[in-house]
Amino acid sequence: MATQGQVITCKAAVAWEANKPLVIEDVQVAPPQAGEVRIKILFTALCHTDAYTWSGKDPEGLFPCILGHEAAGIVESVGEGVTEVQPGDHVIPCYQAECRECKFCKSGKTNLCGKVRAATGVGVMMNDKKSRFSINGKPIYHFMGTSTFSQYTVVHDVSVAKVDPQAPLEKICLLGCGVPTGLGAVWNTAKVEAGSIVAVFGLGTVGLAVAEGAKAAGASRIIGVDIDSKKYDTAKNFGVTEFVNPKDHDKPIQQVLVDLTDGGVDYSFECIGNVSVMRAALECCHKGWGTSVIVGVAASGQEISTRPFQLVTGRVWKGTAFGGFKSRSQVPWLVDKYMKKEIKVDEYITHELTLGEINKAFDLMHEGGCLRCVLSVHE
Ligand SMILES: NC(=O)c1ccc[n+]([C@@H]2O[C@H](COP(=O)([O-])OP(=O)(O)OC[C@H]3O[C@@H](n4cnc5c(N)ncnc54)[C@H](O)[C@@H]3O)[C@@H](O)[C@H]2O)c1
Ligand SMILES: N[C@@H](CCC(=O)N[C@@H](CSCO)C(=O)NCC(=O)O)C(=O)O
Ligand SMILES: [Zn+2]
Ligand SMILES: [Zn+2]
Repeated sequence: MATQGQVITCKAAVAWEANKPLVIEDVQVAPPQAGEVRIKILFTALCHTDAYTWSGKDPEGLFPCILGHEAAGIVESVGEGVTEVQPGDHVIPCYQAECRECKFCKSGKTNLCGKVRAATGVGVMMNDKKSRFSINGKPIYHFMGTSTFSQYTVVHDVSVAKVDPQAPLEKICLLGCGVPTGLGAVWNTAKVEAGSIVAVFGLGTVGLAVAEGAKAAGASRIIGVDIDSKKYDTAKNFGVTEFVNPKDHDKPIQQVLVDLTDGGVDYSFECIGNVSVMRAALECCHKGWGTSVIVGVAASGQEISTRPFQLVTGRVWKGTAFGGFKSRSQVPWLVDKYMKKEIKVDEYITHELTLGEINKAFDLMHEGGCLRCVLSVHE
């Protein structure tokens, strides 16, 4: 291939500073080194975690950087020693790696992988602790090991899921983050049983995927909690059976839910990133067994609290990253499930724009009507 081994100059959306509009720049993308893969990104969606880091509230946020972590593309070239993917393969970059060799991967207890996390947390590649992105010689940091707001990106080979080439990349890009996170929070982290009563706090993409997962698990009641009542109509299509708006009640929301459910829910999920809501989500759980899963990402400096008595009396507090899915192994399985129409994906896409319109896409995220906005990266 003509570009193999060469520096590629392409368009990317660069976050020069926190909260300043992204700028479409000509970026130089170096060839992949050993154990690395260069991917032509075709489609990327925006996730609220991109907005979180861009806001400057992420303690790992570094600028200038190229954000983006929910995408799909085609392998352009691979570095030395890469055996599991080759040019032309259709792939989803995964911010949660899976090396299958580290202490975490071998434990069988977690989907977190330790192989490249130290490098991805500081915006560089493992090999030489440097970035593969630059603009006229000035390095631009990677983000979450993915940096998908670019026409080409370089990722570690342990962070690439090879998927069915028949699957539409403009849809399955969503399987890089939000939808698996919600489904997996229910299936892998909480392990919701049939007949359970579930509460979902926050009915954005992640919360709706929790509802979808809970419905598939056979939950008897799925109570959606959101401060935006317009969310209810959409939420019904994802399995939410009842809706509660905290603004309609004088009592704390945890008390409202305890009263509605004869003592509390079996499982709750916080899909917002608000530490007060995390407390409410724990405290609306049933004494003796109720489990609350934190999915939302809270800003630097924020801390959770509750009376320890809540845990002494049997409630369990958990958290989940990427829904507990092992990325390289299970993202292809999720793609297959989508192809068999066993999980929704298209239904979460409310807007489609181009990479050049990325700032408009970020604006849309803050409007109630937007779930996922997919950007066509090469238009
Ligand atoms: N743990 C993970 O691996 C992981 C993966 C993806 C996303 N996330 C995080 O999950 C969260 C949700 O992501 P999303 O894309 O669905 O976001 P979103 O903004 O689309 O959805 C959040 C919803 O919460 C509602 N809300 C806000 N404040 C509320 C309150 N006080 N009470 C009730 N509802 C409230 C909003 O109206 C909105 O509907 C974000 O924090 C994101 O960073 C975590
Ligand atoms: N740098 C952030 C980390 C935020 C965070 O928890 N990220 C999630 C994924 S959010 C996807 O939208 C995650 O996977 N965490 C585990 C990990 O990063 O290894 C902060 O410090 O707040
Ligand atoms: Zn995300
Ligand atoms: Zn590992």
